[in-house]
Amino acid sequence: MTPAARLQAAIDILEHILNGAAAEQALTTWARGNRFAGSGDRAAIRDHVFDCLRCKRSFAHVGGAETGRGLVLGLLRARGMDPETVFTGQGYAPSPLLPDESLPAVSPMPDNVALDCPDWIAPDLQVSLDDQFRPVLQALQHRAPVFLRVNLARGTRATAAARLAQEGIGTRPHPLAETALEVTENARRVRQSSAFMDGLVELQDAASQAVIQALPIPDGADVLDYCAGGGGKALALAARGAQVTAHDADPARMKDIPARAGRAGVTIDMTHAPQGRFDLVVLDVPCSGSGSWRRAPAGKWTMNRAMLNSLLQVQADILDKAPDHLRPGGVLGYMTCSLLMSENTQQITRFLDREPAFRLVSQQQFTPLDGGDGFFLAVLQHCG
Ligand SMILES: C[S@@+](CC[C@H](N)C(=O)[O-])C[C@H]1O[C@@H](n2cnc3c(N)ncnc32)[C@H](O)[C@@H]1O
Repeated sequence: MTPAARLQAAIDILEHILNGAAAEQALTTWARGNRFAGSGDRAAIRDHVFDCLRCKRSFAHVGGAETGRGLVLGLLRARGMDPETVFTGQGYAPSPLLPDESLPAVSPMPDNVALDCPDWIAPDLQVSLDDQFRPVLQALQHRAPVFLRVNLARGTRATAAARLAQEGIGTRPHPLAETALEVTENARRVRQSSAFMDGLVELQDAASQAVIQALPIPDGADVLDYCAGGGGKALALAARGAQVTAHDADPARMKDIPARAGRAGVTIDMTHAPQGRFDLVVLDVPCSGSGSWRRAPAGKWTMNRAMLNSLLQVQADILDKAPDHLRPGGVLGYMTCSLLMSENTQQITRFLDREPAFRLVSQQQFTPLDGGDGFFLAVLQHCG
């Protein structure tokens, strides 16, 4: 496909997303209906679509409309490209610009538009991030780096980097976690690499790795991963030597755990109803995802106040159930990929008010300015 044809494909996919389709589903549907597109085409189209979603408000402003065409027009203008060279109508290129599309926006761009921040959540983010509000929102307008977690049960960070280098995949150690490698070259080859297929590395954000590294895990500790989902945290916990039991309110979300654990050479039990008491209960609760808007930008635009309020209730309910699964003196690790105080420190303050038998050991907020996703961790100990 030509570069212009890829942009037309992005326009079509963005239209579906703007009409309510989930981003991944819209990309998959397009790929199934256009089997001539090679993997390079699909990857480039995906990048265009996600670039436009990350910067939806500002691109729509610059492109003159919140439509697939408007967003791609905004993308080109934001990159300093002349849209006339793409919107030619030749071959599979987008049709030529209409007169009202040819004129760049002249109205001033309000602050939240320039930062691609939804208005309803901006005050919450301002209070939560304080003087980091602007740089964090600006960081969220860009692609996230690709990070790998080295499975220390299989090898060291240096051996993993050397193995990946043999397959043309460049990496460098990342300071957020001692297991973290940032991919600097040929990220798209990772899933086909022998280092990945042999379980020496897993794809995992660096801040996700950092929060697992920060948890106190005595040798052979019994750990319940209460919101295990696809098992990213469960695998990292098992690699640290924990005996991990995975649970999720939606067990179907755990379907990939056995294969991932097999590849990593670890065992993870799965349960619908956790029995007994654990040394550590990890609560990687459902959240706004505001810390991972670089990776999942559609969430930035679909979240609303009512959804956030209902998530706050789910988080409080999960926190309240967790002590039932903890042995006396055990530890709770509460975590979110959120930047909002309401989901983070405020949840912990309220939990401690309700549960005086717990004390706060530590809490830590990561933002994309640290390199990885925005993440929050609170470590709480039961006072026995
Ligand atoms: C942030 S995701 C977990 C991601 C996962 N830990 C990982 O590292 O890949 C949150 C998970 O919580 C689950 N969940 C939602 N409500 C829950 C509840 N009340 N109890 C337990 N799990 C719940 C969701 O199904 C979802 O899989």
